Amino acid sequence: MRTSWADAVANADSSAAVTSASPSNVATVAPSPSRGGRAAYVPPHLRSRQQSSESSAATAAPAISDAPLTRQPPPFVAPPAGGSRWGSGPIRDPSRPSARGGSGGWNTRGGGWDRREREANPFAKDDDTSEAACDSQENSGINFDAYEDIPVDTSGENVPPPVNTFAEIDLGDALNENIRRCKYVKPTPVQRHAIPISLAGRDLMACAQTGSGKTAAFCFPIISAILRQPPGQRQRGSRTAFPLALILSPTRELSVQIHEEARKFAFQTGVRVVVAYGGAPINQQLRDLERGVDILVATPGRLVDLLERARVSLQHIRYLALDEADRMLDMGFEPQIRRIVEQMDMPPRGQRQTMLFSATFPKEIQGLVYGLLVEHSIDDQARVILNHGPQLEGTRLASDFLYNYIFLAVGRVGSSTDLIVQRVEFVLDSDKRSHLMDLLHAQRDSGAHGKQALTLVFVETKRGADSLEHWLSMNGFPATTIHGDRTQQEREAALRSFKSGATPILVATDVAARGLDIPHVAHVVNFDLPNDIDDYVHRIGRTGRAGKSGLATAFFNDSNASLARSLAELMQESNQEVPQWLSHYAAARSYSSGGGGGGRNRRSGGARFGGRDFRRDSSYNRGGGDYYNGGSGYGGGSTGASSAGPGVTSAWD
Ligand SMILES: Nc1ncnc2c1ncn2[C@@H]1O[C@H](COP(=O)(O)OP(=O)(O)OP(=O)(O)O)[C@@H](O)[C@H]1O
Repeated sequence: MRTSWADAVANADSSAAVTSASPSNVATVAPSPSRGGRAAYVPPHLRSRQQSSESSAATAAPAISDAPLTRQPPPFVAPPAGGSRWGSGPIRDPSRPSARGGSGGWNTRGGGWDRREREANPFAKDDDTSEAACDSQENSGINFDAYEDIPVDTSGENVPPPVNTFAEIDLGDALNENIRRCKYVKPTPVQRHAIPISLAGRDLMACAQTGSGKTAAFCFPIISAILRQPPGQRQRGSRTAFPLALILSPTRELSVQIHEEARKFAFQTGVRVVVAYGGAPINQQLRDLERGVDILVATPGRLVDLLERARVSLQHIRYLALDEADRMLDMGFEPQIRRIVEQMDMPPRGQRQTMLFSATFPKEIQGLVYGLLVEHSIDDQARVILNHGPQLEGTRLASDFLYNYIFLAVGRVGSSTDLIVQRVEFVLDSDKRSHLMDLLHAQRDSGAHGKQALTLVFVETKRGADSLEHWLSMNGFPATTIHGDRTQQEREAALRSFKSGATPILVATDVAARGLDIPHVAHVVNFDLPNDIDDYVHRIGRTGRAGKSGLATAFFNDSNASLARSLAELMQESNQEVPQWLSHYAAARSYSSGGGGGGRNRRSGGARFGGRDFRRDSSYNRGGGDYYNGGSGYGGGSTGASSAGPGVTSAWD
């Protein structure tokens, strides 16, 4: 019988032992030669000496790629009897430096936890609140096999093979225990592929559908790699923090969420995770940084501020992850990202490991800009020669940040998950409010005990959000808003109130479109459709997550005509019913744009899966062999979607 990872979640407790690696399976921390061409790594305990003695850095701790992976499945280990639900106290991994220190999870890692500090239990909140609420719904509407049939495409040199279970990957006992606490029994498809790639030390550009577990896919290898390094001494007296890993995300709320997740994954490992984001008091963040940091999760604006104040140095960054990478590299953020990655003190590509993740990856962002002459060589891949005028200089290129990377696509790039039922209704602007009201009434009537299911309503403007929220509240539907004009405190309070169900309707601008993992969002309403199909994909992805089903309704009218074709195509490929009137709009659009599908929302032009790694394009590989044909891909068409976007929207951080 085939089971999916979502299926397995329900049986997490009974299968817990599968994820527990025995001591014999734990990675040996054996320094081995560092990756070719990469600068010597400075272990944390030598960092303070680095300035005075560069040569001392030569005794390199293993990079991710250097640490051996054991591949035998661990023997069955009975779950601990009695004790707390989450197991029994700190997990000691004999191979881990933290355990060698004899202090359980509290070690003397350079950035890590101090013995005198108590690490708050990041799972406590789950026990108190959401779990009880979840349990009743956990098994309803789950499409167990949803992720099993998704085609996976990889390209690049020597792609490490995927794994089927967490037990096959040697992440270490402490991390495995946290995976069990999270009730993750089976890796999701993106995790199956991305984790071994990252553990092998390779740079990665990964695209996988919304809600499919990308956060863990980049967090697990980072934590595991840090755990393989020897402990360091805190740099006493230094007010500058030297994180080993940096995770950048485009919004404050998403950074907070990644921090919360990463803290769970790193619980009692000694790896310390700190978050820094705008809108919140910087002093608390400075104090947190001063206590030490291994993994820094940040929004770009606040990070630049910290770098300018010399309170953070990127000198020791070995692992860089960009979540929502296409958004991070589009016109709004790109200058800040370039500054952080290329113009500060971060080691260059090739000397750090870089991972880019998103559910959408327009080719422009991947690296191919139409009209450019792109040249490729194995040693210095993705070198772009700008020969079409100064207006193209500074073009954003994901591949600028990557070294000999592997491209991974789970499902077609930019596709939405079939778990979301998508409806499009023709609604004039003047009728939108009453139409929304009808939907909410119907939803309330059919909901359990007349309760309102969590509904996320996307609108175009901040003012529109406030006004709709006011109108809904006046009409008996408790609502709140999240947008860029609200204070950070208000934004966080709104999110909490929505999650708890106190205000089961959240009216939002695009600030809530990406990444947020809010359990039990039953319905996403695109009251105003976005201009860009990729934004639509992210917005509807707030429902139908982690194997659960969801509903997305869009109000469409003439003003959305430019989206018609891409929307119809997206719906078709996610096996949705496309209304005939929408097909007509789409056809008219194709006709008026000369059959090409029109503008920046033009999609693939045929094959559902294929041609997704821009390096495979003939213009990229012109005149040379196809270096990137090693994958198990679905050859064919190309993904023409573009979300370069109109620039900065004020909703973003
Ligand atoms: N292996 C797993 N087993 C069960 N649940 C998982 C697993 N991995 C992740 N999840 C859960 O799936 C949900 C979605 O994960 P996550 O937020 O990382 O998705 P994502 O792919 O980053 O989505 P988005 O593209 O919207 O950012 C989370 O609640 C997470 O805890």
